[in-house]
Amino acid sequence: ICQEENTLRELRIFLRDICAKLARNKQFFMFTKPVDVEEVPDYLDIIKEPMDLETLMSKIDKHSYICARDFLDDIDLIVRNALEYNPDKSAEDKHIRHRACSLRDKAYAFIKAEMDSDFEDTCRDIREKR
Ligand SMILES: CC(=O)c1nc(NC(=O)[C@H]2CNCCN2)sc1-c1cc(O)cc(O)c1
Repeated sequence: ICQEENTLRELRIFLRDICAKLARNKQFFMFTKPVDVEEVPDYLDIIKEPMDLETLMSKIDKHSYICARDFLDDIDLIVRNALEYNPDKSAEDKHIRHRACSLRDKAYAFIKAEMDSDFEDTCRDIREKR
C-alpha cells in the first residue's frame, strides 16, 4: 500500500506539471477557468458537465485521478464541451474548435512523452484493485 501511495504521489506531481504547462499556454486561455455565465449566459443550457483546467488541477489535489487515463478523460470533456458549444461554420467557432483540438493533442503528447507505459500500467493495476 505504501508503494501504491508513492506511485500515486508521483502521478499527481506529473499531472500537476502537465496541467500547469497547458494552463500557461496563451492559446488555451479560454479553457483555464470555469465558463463565466455572465459572459456566456446560455452556456449551461447547452453544456451539462462543464470542465476547465483550474477544476482539473483541484481534482488532482483531491486525489481524483489514479491513472493518466482518468485525467485525459477530463481533458476530453473540456474538448467535447467546446466542440458542442461551438458547432457553427463561423470563423469564431472554427477558431475555438481548433484551439480545443490543439489542447487535446498537446495533453496527449505530454503524457506520451513523459510517462513510460509501465508506470501507467502500474496505475491501472492500482485502479483495478480499488
Ligand atoms: C470556452 C468556450 O467554449 C467558449 N465558447 C465560446 N463561443 C462563442 O462565443 C461563440 C458560440 N457560437 C456563436 C458565436 N460565439 S465563448 C467561450 C468562452 C470564452 C472565454 O473567453 C471564456 C469562457 O469561459 C468561455
